[in-house]
Amino acid sequence: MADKKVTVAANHVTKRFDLAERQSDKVKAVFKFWGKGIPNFWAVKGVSFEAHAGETIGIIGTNGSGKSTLLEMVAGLTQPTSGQMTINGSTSIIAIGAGMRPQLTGRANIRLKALMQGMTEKEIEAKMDDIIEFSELGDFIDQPVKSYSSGMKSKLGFAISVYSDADIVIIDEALSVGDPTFTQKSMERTKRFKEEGKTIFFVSHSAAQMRQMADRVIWMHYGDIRMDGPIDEVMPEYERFLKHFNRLSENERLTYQKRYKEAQKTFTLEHLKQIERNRQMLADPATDLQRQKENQHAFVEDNEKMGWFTRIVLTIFIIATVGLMNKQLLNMSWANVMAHPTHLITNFAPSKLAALDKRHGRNGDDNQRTDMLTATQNSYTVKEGETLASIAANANISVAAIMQANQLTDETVTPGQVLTLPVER
Ligand SMILES: Nc1ncnc2c1ncn2[C@@H]1O[C@H](COP(=O)(O)OP(=O)(O)OP(=O)(O)O)[C@@H](O)[C@H]1O
Repeated sequence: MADKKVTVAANHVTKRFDLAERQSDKVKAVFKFWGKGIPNFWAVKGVSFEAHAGETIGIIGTNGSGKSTLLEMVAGLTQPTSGQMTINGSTSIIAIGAGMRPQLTGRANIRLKALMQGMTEKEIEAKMDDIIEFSELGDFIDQPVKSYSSGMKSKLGFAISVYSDADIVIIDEALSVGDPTFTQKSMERTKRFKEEGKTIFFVSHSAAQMRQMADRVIWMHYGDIRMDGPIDEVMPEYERFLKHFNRLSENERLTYQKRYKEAQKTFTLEHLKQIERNRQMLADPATDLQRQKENQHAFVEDNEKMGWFTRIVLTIFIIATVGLMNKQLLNMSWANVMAHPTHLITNFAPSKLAALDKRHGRNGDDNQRTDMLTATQNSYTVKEGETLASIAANANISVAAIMQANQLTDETVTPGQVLTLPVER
């Protein structure tokens, strides 16, 4: 295969999912400079492989081992967290219901998916009848996809992909749900793709299908590639593992899974770098330098998380904005903000009232103002040159009432001081 065109090259590809329970936890984590962030889960932990034109690669592994995540990155549906996924050619993924709009009919979904794969209206019209015939859906083609069984969705997805003429075809368990005749027909068709020089990735839990389709197998195990090689070498090892695993007691199985899942949570890119360093130390020094060059960007995370520089710039920007808001709108000193941060919010109401006065053409009439102030918020910030008497007169309430509400022992007030203005009607 080494002489065939490389269609997919994965270099230390990882995929991290965050396990934040709420959206707000993600926002908080962005600004967290120290301490624990949100918990991570590395579904793919740095895999490398090459796929060639004309190759059918089976992807095997137990549930949750990362097969679909890996193939979604090949299809470009999701981006790696780090590492490089290089794709030479167009891709088409067939997974049960992948990329289908449930509320649209089968026919509308054919049109949509074909357009997304770059076909013109004319090409779609020319192929429409063949696609419908291949799908065996008959009159159901004009029913919404949400009414289809998983087997029908798989048939539709397969039919669309057969005619999309992509260079890289990904079949993710789509042949596990159809009826045996359709599955056989689809497998024959897939073999033809191979002869046409396409690259096929094939996921199936059926060992028989795998043996019929694939010449090479990648065994995914909790986010890692455990084996990658000819089917005759990998399948017996995988079956031996399954046999051993299935013989374990329920408790032993859970302990095994827990250990690997825990490693997927605590994994770091530094860890991956160390593994690669160790591998290089054992490698031939001549290829070592070349590999180091190739890998220099492989351990850098993508921009899913804000970098330190961006965080610092954003924090400065937010502080400056709050400072400006505080000076222009709230007339509060920094000392006051530090002493009473919540006043940033509570004081916003009176300043909003001034803006409202202006918008409604009011001239700051005291009675109107006091009513609005009482209706929305009772806080008032003392301005430069104001006395308790002038505030009381403006708010149309007595000095004694303000003193009582604020537990003041004398009439002294200072600029920036926040007072509660009681309601007197
Ligand atoms: N969006 C997500 N958020 C958090 N975890 C996810 C997400 N998508 C997948 N995972 C986790 O990543 C791991 C790999 O999932 P993936 O679907 O790739 O496995 P799989 O090998 O295709 O499994 P199966 O054979 O059951 O289809 C699983 O543990 C899964 O729970």
